[in-house]
Amino acid sequence: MIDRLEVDDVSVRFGAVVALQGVSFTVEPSTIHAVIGPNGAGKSTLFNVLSGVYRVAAGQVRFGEVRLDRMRPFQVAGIGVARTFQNIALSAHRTVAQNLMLGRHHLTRTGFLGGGLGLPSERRERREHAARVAEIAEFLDLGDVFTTPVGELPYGVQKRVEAARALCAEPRLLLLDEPVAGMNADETHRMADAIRSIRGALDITIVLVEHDMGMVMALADRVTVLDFGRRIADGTPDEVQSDPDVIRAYLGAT
Ligand SMILES: Nc1ncnc2c1ncn2[C@@H]1O[C@H](COP(=O)(O)OP(=O)(O)OP(=O)(O)O)[C@@H](O)[C@H]1O
Repeated sequence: MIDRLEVDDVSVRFGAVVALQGVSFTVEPSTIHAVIGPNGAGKSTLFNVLSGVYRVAAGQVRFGEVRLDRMRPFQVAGIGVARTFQNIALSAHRTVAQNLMLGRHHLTRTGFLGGGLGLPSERRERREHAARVAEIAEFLDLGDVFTTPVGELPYGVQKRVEAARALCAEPRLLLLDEPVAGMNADETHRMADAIRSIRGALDITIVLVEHDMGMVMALADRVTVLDFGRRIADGTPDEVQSDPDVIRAYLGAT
C-alpha cells in the first residue's frame, strides 16, 4: 500500500516575502501529479518543503501517517522519498554506473562505497546492488552509456541519469524538479516516456514541478497550479487548461 501525500494549508515566508500562502492539495498514490505555475509562483519553494529543505511557517505535509514538514532532508529520504534537482547534481567525471551506485548508498549495510574490507558478504551485497543498478539503467534506456562518464553525455541524457539515480534509492515517492527544463522536443518526449514507464512499472507516486504547461498536460493525472504563492487551480489537465484564472496567469507571465 502506497501512502497519500497531503499538503495542508502550507505557508512559507522568507522575511517579508510570502513564497507560499495557505497551499493545499492531495497527491493520490501511484499517480503523476504536476505542480505548475509562472516564474516566482512558489514551485521551487514547495519542492524544498516536500524534501525537508525548507521549514513551513504554517500548515502540514503528511505522507501517510508521517509528518514530512518536521523532518530533515536525510529523514525524508529515509522514509522513501527521492528527488532530482533542477540543475543536474551528478558527479561529472564518474560513469553512469558509479553515479547510480551512489544513489543506493543508504540502502547498503556494509557501506561498500567508502571502501569496505572486501569480505565475501560485502562482495555479495555489492553484486546485488550492481545488478539492480544495471536493471534500472536499462529501464531508463541508459544501457548503452552505462560506463560513460556523465560529463560526456548530452544534457537530456544526463537528466535521465538523474531520474535513474533517484530511482536507485527505491523510493515510494519520487519528486522531479523541472525534469524537462532546457530540453529540446525530442529529449522532452523521451523524458515523458521515461516518467510514464516509471509510474507504470514501478508503481511509484510521482510529483513533478514544471514551468512548461504543455509538457505536463499529456503526462499528469492531476495538476495543481500556483501563482504568486497561492493555489489558483487544482484538477485534471483538461479542467486546469480551461480555467480562466490559469489562462490569465500564463498569459500575464512573460
Ligand atoms: N531563499 C529565498 N529567500 C528569499 N526569497 C525567496 C527565496 N526563495 C524563493 N524566494 C521568493 O519566493 C517566491 C517564490 O519563489 P520560487 O523560487 O519558489 O518560485 P518558482 O515558482 O520556483 O519560480 P521559477 O519558475 O522562476 O523557478 C519568489 O518571490 C522568490 O523571490
